Amino acid sequence: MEVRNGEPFQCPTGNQPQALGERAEGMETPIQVVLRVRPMNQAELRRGEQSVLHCSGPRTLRVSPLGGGQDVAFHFSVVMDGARTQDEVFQGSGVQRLVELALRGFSCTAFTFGQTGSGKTYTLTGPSPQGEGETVPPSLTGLMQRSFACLLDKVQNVGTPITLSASYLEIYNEQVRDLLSQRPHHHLPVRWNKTRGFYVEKLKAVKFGTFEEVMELLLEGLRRRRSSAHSLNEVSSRSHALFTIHIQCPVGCPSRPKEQTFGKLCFVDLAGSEKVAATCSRGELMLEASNINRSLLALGHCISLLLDPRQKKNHIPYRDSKLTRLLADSLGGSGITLMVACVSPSAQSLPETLNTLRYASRAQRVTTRAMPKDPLGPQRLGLEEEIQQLRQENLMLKQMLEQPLGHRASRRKGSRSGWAERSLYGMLQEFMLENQQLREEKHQLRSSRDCAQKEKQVLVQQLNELNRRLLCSAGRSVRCPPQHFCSPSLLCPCSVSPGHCQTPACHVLPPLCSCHCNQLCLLCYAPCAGSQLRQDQANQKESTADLKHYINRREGSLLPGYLPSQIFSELPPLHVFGAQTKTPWKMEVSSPQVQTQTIAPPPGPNLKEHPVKRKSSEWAWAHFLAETLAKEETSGRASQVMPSAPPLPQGPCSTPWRPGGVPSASRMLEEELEVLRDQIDCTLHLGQGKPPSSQEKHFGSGQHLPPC
Ligand SMILES: Nc1ncnc2c1ncn2[C@@H]1O[C@H](COP(=O)(O)OP(=O)(O)OP(=O)(O)O)[C@@H](O)[C@H]1O
Repeated sequence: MEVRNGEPFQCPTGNQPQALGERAEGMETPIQVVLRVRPMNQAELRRGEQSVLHCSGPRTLRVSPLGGGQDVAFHFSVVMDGARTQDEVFQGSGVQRLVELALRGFSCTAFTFGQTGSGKTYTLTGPSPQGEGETVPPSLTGLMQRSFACLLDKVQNVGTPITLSASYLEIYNEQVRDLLSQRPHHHLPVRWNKTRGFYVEKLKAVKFGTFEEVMELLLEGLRRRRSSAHSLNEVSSRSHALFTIHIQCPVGCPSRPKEQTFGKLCFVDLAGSEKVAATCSRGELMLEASNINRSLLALGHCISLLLDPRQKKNHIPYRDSKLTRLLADSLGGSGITLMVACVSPSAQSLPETLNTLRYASRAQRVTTRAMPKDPLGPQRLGLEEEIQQLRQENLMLKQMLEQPLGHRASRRKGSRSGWAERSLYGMLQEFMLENQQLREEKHQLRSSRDCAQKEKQVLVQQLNELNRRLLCSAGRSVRCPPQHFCSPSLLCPCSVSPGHCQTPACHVLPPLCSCHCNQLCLLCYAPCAGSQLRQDQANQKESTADLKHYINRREGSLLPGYLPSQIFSELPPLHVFGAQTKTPWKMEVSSPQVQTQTIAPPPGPNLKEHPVKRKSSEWAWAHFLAETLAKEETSGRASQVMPSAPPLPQGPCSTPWRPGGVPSASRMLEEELEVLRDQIDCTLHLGQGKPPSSQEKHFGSGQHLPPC
């Protein structure tokens, strides 16, 4: 063991301040103070000064008074003499422990203080670079660089992604300036709130992930930091500087797996106290010295008050200076603090050294209540209260909704007090419920409407198909134009009649009245060519009432008890021209007073707009055909018709018609009439709701009819 000044001396290595952060969370933890004595500098050696400080143990410093007398002993957590290297200081100061605690979410601070030129900046960052671009040799790097390396090493080993960011500020002449900002002379305000305590507004925090990145930030700030030369120090810092690393650990970190932590590691390089007379400061230097001393005095005052437990609970004047505001949490809050007191061994500096030693002695009796940093704590508390309130409200609303509707309604109708009891929120809930029910109802109605529309469409198609068959049957001999032959819509002769514009209207029935309905085509309800109605419709002034009237009139003729012959007696015999005729879709009336008439032009999209009317007309047409054919058959006119009629096709109408010889016209006619009767009967059964024949039974509702 080394012997110094006649006493055993053990070099302080490893984490000497074992107490640092090892106490339970929330327990009082004293500030750890490390004393470092720098070696004599060249100037002091030149002056032949003697050292008045002697390290008599790892934790004891003896001060030899000038002019003789008994030594005064000071005890600290660690005492390091001038022979200790930078690495030994790092290893023995307990900074590594601070790094670990910061990673666990604590707010940790290491700051150096002492008189000017005592080695504070040297301890934290090493010697000042000798020239532009020069770097500090690794062996001389200070606590900060070594702590950065240590932190990054630990972060890598943690395994979970940890967010690191750094901020760097200085307090120069009681003004806070951002050393990482492009505008370092811009002053930033110091604010306070319940969540964060004191903080610097708009202070830049730069994220980093590597040692090079954080070193870049440090050097950038050091370059901007204010320093001047005076008689005691060639590179004297004129401001207090705070370099803070913010450590954000997500949930799942090994140290605190259940919660997110926000640790902080802050390095504070205080400006040195100085006697203006000793430094020969003038002008700006003197102003700076004055501000430095004032803020250090405020710091000392706070520390003194913090020593008294009763005072500590009352009021600590942190607001006396920017420095004390920003160190409030480190001194008397929930942080963990390490102070490195730097002193010069020179006898000339002894009064200042004694001040520093007393200062440090007091500081190490100050305790903090170490707690992990949780900036969301107060917010979380508020949120928990809010959640509790919402839960209660939710319960109340559920109870209201569970009440029977009638009961609620009666309450609504009840007394005024009952109405007043209902909160606005409750009303809103009820309206929302009703709204939901109405929506559902609307949805159901809409879907049933869609179903009905689809069914209607199918029925219309079926009706069209029946019509087409009927027309095919009625005009077997007529060869449908290919483009219309397979059309699912009604093949009214009007729709295919060429040259209808030049020919008269397609009336096949005599007029029943003098109204507009008589100017409509019986089949398709299109206005007959040349009619007044057609002109009216062209002007889009015709109302649907006319159509209705017409249908009623036509349908009335088919009512039971009304003889069709009463209608048809007025009719001339009908001849349907076949493929042999030059105008295949021309319907000829053999009456002398009624000329051959071409049926009106196709009605277009209006066809589908009146399915019910169309239906009535189909039946009317069916009846008409049936009656006409029956008349022709019975009156023996068939033979008269035959000469102008084409030979009837064999088989279904889709079968191509083959012109050729007619073996027996009367036999064919009979057969054809039989087929027509069957089809008309079939159609009438379907339309009038009569039981279908065996042939029809396989046509289900909603199914398309097979082609004829
Ligand atoms: N332990 C040490 N070993 C060698 N040189 C040192 C040591 N401590 C300080 N020095 C030197 O002493 C001089 C003053 O040190 P430093 O600038 O760190 O003092 P300071 O306390 O920061 O002064 P100020 O308060 O004026 O900024 C520097 O040249 C520095 O290199």
